[in-house]
Amino acid sequence: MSTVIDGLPPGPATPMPLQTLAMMTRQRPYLERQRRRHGPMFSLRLASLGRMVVLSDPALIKHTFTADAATLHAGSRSPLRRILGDNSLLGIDEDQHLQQRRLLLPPFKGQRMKAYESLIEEIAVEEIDRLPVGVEIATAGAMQRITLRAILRAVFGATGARLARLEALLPPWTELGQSLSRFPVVQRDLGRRSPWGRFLGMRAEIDGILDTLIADARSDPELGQRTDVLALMVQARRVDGSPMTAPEIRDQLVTMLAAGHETTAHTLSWAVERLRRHPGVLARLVAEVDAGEGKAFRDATIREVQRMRPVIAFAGRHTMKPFEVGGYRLPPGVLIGLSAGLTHYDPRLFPDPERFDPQRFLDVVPETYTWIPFGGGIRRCIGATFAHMEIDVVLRVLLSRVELVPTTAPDEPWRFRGVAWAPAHGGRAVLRRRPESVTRAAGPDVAAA
Ligand code: HEM
Repeated sequence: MSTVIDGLPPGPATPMPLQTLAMMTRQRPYLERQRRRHGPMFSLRLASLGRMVVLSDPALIKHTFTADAATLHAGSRSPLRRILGDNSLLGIDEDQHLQQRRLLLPPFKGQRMKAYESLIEEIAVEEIDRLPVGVEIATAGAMQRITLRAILRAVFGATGARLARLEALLPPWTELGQSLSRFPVVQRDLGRRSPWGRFLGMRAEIDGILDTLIADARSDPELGQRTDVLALMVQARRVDGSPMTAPEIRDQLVTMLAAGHETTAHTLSWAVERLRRHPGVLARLVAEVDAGEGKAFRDATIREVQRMRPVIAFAGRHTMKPFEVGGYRLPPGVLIGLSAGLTHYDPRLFPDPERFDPQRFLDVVPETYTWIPFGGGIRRCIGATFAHMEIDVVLRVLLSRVELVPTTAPDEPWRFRGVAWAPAHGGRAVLRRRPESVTRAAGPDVAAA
């Protein structure tokens, strides 16, 4: 009979400040070293997060992702709750989480994605056609603008002056929120000039605009025909028949923006960074785009980019009750970090993991508990299908309209940008405009947009 040990698995013996410093400055090699030393489950002690148990084994990951929602929380201890609002999907658990998640799932189902594709294509064409050619640029800015506008139009249903105002307000608001989420002590309203006061003032203005969008949707005679997520939220009903309240809709909208904007943009910048360094993959992708039919290789490439460069390092769960995993009974109050970075680089799961090889995902559905860039279980990213569709459309537009000049430059290092990991130099690229004949041949939709 196997015994269960009460407590935490072993980890580095170095003092907490040194562990914290290592995680801040050289996280990936540090985690790899701990895995080599301690195996796929080890403990860290970190200044802001306390005790953290890192997992990178598919069986342990499955056990944790499928655990009872009352034993492991993902929301209630999250610093994002105060930033995004009391109803935010990222800040709630158990019944409240399930109820909100059920209301939000329908707009993100696979069959709805067609409705968003042409909108995203239009946004991508506009932005990509504006990029300078023949000089080295960071593509990150364009990717951020595309993914922001995509969410504001497809999810918020914003257009015209409201779209423009939200585009101006939301990036500085999320940036300030990211900084404030790390320092709870400054989360005090000391007037309009204080950081928290400024944050609340901006949120009040954002809420004002969202309220007008919600009110307009409620009185829109064409509401039933609309495809934006806000319109679907306005029509959603709980089991008791009651609609979502305006504060709930507002909190979920800003949550989707915070969760879906930079994550998708950074993944696109990583795609540029990877493709320029792998001309064989790039040529095969361009040939597929030019053929104008099929996208199996593009799908595989996106998955391989997300395997090698998962922008969210950990899916987090907090133990609310004792939780047994991997032969240990963890006490309440421990953070479990399910590590995409370590799991995706395990050579037993992905042979030759340092090799960028989309072939490994060609016509293969990734394993639920070995490929985890979107987390898993009942907290798995609600926008995963949307994000994949968006990355796919933007890549198709990019490769059909410009040539991505390959490079022999070293890989861009990883840089943490508030919520997610981005290429340190912004996915630098030299572009050349492609002849119009090719652009047209790549698909009638692209040429028409
Ligand atoms: C490449 C892009 C994206 C990545 C890598 C990503 C990754 C993640 C991850 C790792 C989680 C946590 C899952 C867990 O704890 O198990 C998550 C949750 C979430 N994501 Fe995404 N995400 C992306 C895009 C999006 C988009 C486009 C949206 C919405 C439009 C979105 C909305 C959400 C929401 C609402 C949650 C919370 C789900 C819950 O707690 O039930 N994400 N995402």
